[in-house]
Amino acid sequence: MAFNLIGNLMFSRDLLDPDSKRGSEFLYHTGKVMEFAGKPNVADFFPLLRFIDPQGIRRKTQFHVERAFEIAGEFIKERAEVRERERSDEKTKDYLDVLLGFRGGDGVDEEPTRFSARDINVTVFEMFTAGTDTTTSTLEWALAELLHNPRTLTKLQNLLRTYFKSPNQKLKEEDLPNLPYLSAVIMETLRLHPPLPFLVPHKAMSTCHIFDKYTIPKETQVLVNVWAIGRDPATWVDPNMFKPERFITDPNPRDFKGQDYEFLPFGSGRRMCPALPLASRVLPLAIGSMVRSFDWALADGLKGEEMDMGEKIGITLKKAVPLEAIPIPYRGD
Ligand code: HEM
Repeated sequence: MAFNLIGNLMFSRDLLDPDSKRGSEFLYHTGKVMEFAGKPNVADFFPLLRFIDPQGIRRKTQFHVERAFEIAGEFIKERAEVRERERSDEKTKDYLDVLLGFRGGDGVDEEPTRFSARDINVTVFEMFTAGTDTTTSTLEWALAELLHNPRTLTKLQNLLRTYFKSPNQKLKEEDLPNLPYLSAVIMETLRLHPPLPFLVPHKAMSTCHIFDKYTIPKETQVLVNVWAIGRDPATWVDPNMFKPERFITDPNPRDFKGQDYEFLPFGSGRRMCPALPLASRVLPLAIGSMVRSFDWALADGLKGEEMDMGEKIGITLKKAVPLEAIPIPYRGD
């Protein structure tokens, strides 16, 4: 779902379509890049080893990046040709059209500049790698937490099923402000399971001092442990429990927009996730639709409360034992 969502945002097409061999190859290679990016690399600790690349991580990553670039390059070239043929500069439809149609410079003193093919390719690739695993792992954790906490699941299902007058009515973006508990479920999921538990590595541009207590020298690589911040008992009551209510009943509920430093699943500041507005709509729409239209059971008759909720660290924080849930269509009372 996440991959097709980004495919539509970028290229206006379902890349995971049985007719699109290139789409599934692209998914495979971007997935491999994410896999290698999450592997511990001794060369990060001993920079002298970078050149030797003892585990072959750089070489393998480069291989998959180049294959993914080749495929994305074909999509981009095809679109550029269509635009050229149809002279469709004004018809801005999707992200790729915006990138292809971009003209920098002021057009008076400066020559108009365009993004190079490589720049567009890198941007496209980054959107897919940054947006796929983060979204799927959050959806997996949200459903797992709901199954693990059946009373919360029932509460959410009852709210959603009574909200709509007709079962044919679809959950839409404009419904979300009327369903704060649904958004609270997503927030609580991101508090406990931020998909990027250390954000992405940052580097101090200059030496800085924090609370006169710590000095971060220039060029230091900084990892922010938002996983631990989200479970800090000094901030959160019952920090390890899944309680979406805290985002409703708390007189000053924290938000994930980057201003509340106790809750930073999307980061903060100028490098924070640019897709927060997208993710904060897509995640509740997906989970809301799934739990409204289906009841859920676990494979092998396992009870939700007995589910293994262990985590596995990689570039994203995944469930150690992948969730195997069986949807049972809900036909009304
Ligand atoms: C559950 C959903 C998501 C979460 C929790 C999330 C979280 C994050 C975080 C923590 C960062 C790094 C911020 C920092 O270090 O300060 C980031 C960066 C980024 N995210 Fe997301 N993300 C999500 C979904 C998406 C989606 C769907 C897309 C694309 C469609 C996306 C595109 C990006 C990009 C391009 C960056 C890099 C920005 C930069 O380097 O300046 N993210 N995201």
